[in-house]
Amino acid sequence: MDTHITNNSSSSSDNSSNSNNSNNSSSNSTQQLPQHQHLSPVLTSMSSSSNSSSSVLSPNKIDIHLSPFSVSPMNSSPSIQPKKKTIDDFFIGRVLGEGSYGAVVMGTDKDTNVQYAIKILEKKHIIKENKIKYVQIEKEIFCKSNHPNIVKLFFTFRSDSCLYYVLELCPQGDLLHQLKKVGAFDYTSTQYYTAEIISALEHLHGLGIVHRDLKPENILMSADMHIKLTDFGTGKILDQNTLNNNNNNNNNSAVSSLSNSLNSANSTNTSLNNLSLNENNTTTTTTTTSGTDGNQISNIALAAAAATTAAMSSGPPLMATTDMNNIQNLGALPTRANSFVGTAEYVSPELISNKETSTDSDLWALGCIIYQLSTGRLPFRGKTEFLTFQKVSNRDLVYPKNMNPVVKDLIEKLLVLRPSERLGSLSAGGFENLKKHPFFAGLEWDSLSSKTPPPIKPPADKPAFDDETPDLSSSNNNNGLRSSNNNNSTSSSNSSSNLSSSPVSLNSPSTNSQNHINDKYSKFLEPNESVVKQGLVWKKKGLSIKQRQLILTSSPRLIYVDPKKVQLKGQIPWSDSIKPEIRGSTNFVIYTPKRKYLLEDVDGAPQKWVDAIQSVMTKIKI
Ligand SMILES: Nc1ncnc2c1ncn2[C@@H]1O[C@H](COP(=O)(O)OP(=O)(O)OP(=O)(O)O)[C@@H](O)[C@H]1O
Repeated sequence: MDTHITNNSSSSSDNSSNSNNSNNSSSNSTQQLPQHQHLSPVLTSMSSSSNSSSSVLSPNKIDIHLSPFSVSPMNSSPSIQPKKKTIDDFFIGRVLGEGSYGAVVMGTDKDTNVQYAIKILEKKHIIKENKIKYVQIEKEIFCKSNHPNIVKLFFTFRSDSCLYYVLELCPQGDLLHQLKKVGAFDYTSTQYYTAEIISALEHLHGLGIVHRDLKPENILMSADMHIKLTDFGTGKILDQNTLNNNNNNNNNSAVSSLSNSLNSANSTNTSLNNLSLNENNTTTTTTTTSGTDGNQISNIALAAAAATTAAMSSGPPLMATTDMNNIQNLGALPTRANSFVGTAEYVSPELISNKETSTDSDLWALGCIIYQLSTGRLPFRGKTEFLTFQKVSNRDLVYPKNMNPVVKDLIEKLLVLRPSERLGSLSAGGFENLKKHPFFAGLEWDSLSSKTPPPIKPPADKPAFDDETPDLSSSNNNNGLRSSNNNNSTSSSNSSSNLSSSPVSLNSPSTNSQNHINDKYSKFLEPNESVVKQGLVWKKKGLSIKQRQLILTSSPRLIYVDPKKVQLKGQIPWSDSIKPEIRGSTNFVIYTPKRKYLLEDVDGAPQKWVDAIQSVMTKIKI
């Protein structure tokens, strides 16, 4: 990477406000929050000074030019510049959540007592993770959009070490949190919240914006329980050429309306270069997507699925014939790695097969969400990302026996493999057609945001799946759902996870069958060495993916073996500073002083690896 950052503390309070949103306030509460309550040390240090000179940014990395917004609130005279905000203008309250690049905290404006959510992005993290584009796009989309169901951005400013986004506060958590409370939504709540999501999507698509990571975790809830779409870091703003192409291909009035809206959006947003982060050269070196790690898709699993899909496209269903071991023979990944964004369970089939997304991909994710709200389950979910992609590509989904036929019909019309045939697609009549679906009968689209939403209730008739296994799960491990499901799995197919559930023993051969090494691997053990944990993983490095038997031994050693050739391939060097970390529902990372090892647990239980490694470390210390 050959990029540069300029730390200019004299301009550290460059500041902006979104003129679109400047007259809105998120809350009228006058409560003042205690400063630094519940803040982690890093946050406390960030928020205590907006001009911290202790920047850890390495110079000569990235040029960050922050020129002020041309602030033009609707009712302010151009000659009177509003006072520039800094973090010191807010009382900092509790932490609302943590994202990949920093935290989101509650902040109360000291002048107005209005409460906000302040997203604090650590510059060094953004640079280290190559996510400058992410920050840029997120801000641009926040600024372009102006809709009651989309989180509003009120101000941005920076200190030497952080960027700050002052956002509309959504104190009721996210849609997944609401879903967990009831298990599944009844018809009325599904109808209402689906309509609000559609309303937000229609606005975004009208501006030529594709969200690309639509999922309940990115749909926040306002104090009065309206939805607020957020997390635009993986969004895409379509260029005029793309829209013109669409225009040529679709002689459809909806297309020209989209194109016109984009023109007007572009012309009214000429002053949006307030946060210009110039990236000279960013090479994708990781195997994850341009979005957040963990919950986001692994490029390699995606590539494997794409290759398998292509190979099988004219043959029988993937699941029936794919040999997982062959995936290790895949060569390079598709070149446009950065276009892989989203979350495995909501990813559209066209992303898997062509690495392409469009506004129609959001409609696929919408279908997944409607399924999830009405049944409490994800429509496509495998034990690993690869298996999830296979289910998506095969459109392999089951409905509960008592599924409402109208809801099912809508889902069926959204989860269509061919993007242009999805209900709501520009070439299928656009949003007007989608809104006319019988599922929405009786709904008053125009007064959605001015009305009180219906109370969220579970359906009178519980969704009846054949297997009776409850699954409120989501891709987001942080919500605790997926991990608890994995850990408590009653599925017989997840036997290896169950085997490793008991604590490991270091020095004596364990009676736990997990610790009895398969005969074919015993030759790799040293005398008196026993197995603490073993299992199949995908080992990811650069552009390659290899299936390996990972074996944690009592020495301790972490060795990996080619399971087909039964050859020792290497070991992850053990030291006091080895650090395992979960990265989403199936992935984990092992940090060593010299490099990090990206791994995916084939059984979908990465936590068990982390626990096993940590327990060995603890025993050694004792
Ligand atoms: N406007 C908001 N109001 C209330 N809570 C918020 C708001 N925005 C974000 N949060 C909370 O903070 C968490 C982190 O949000 P953030 O946008 O930084 O990251 P993310 O979406 O989880 O991940 P990433 O930045 O990696 O995409 C969210 O999960 C949510 O719980």
